[in-house]
Amino acid sequence: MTDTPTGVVEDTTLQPRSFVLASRASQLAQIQTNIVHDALRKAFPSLSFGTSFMKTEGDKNLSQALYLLGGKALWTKELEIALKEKTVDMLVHSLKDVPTVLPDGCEIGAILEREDPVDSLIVKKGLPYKNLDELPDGSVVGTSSIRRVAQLRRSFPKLQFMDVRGNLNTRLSKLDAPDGPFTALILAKAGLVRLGMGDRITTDLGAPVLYHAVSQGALTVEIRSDDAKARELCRALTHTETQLKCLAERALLRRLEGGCSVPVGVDTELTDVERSTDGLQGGLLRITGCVTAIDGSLHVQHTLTEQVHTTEQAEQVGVKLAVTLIEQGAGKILEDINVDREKRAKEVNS
Ligand SMILES: NCc1[nH]cc(CCC(=O)O)c1CC(=O)O
Repeated sequence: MTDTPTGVVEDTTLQPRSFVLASRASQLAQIQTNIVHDALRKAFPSLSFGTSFMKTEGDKNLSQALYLLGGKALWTKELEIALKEKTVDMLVHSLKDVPTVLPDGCEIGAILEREDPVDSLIVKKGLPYKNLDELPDGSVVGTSSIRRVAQLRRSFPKLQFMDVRGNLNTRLSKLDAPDGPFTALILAKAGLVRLGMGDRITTDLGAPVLYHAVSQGALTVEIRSDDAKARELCRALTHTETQLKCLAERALLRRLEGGCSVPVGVDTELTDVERSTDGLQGGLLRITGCVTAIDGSLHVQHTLTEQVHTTEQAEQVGVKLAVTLIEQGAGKILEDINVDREKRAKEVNS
């Protein structure tokens, strides 16, 4: 690798080869893939890149509650098959949709700079409410995330929460339908902003009102573990600060979960950042994690602050936080959810 005076990173060892970036076919996924495509073309102007978009199982099954569908691999499995078969070379995902354990032969190549990771409240068009506490008792808030429902039930016991599925445009038209049930939706800010719909946001719901999902707001590129060239290209895309925060969050979730969507929230900061000519050398990682019972009756929360220099150290902080949360009762909350999930899945399938 040599750095040219213009800052363009060229790798002269690369064979002429075209790299195909792939993702789901939703509008958001396509926009996200184009963000990565543009970044790669800018960093490697002499290489050739293409894109490919696929419908996944998760896009097709819009009726069943998300957390009953058997885990997040739903969004990534078919894409990973194409990756392994070398039909495509790089998968672009929202990192929060990527399971914490990747299949053999696949790995995270890059984690890009995070958008604002918070969730946002979107109030139905024409209604005057500016915040959750202004919503009348009994108002129906749409979200398909048990993390959001569990946390918000604690502070807003008089609101009702209802599943809402489909891509962002579909969800917003369900919200605005004159005879529809919803007063408001809660969505990740990053997705709305990337879609150019940030003007629909009524207000942001950050910590301590609502702790966001692990890795929310960050894009990732998944590659084949044996593809050294793709790994080399990915290095130019990684934002180290985001990577340290998100890997700590993912290590926390990996230690806590059995694989399915769980009511785990986080809020992470990296301060006192140390830089050298090689880039970021570390900083002070402050990570808060919480686990909440679905009915809001229990909530376990803890914060760790530690100096980190490497991704391994960041992951160790995430694991340590998970262990502390489990000691404080998070294990029991997650166990109860798994029992309930199995029971409900049996009911749905019978
Ligand atoms: N659960 C689906 C999902 N996966 C990624 C995003 C967009 C935000 C991101 O990139 O983290 C969303 C939408 C949402 O949760 O509102």
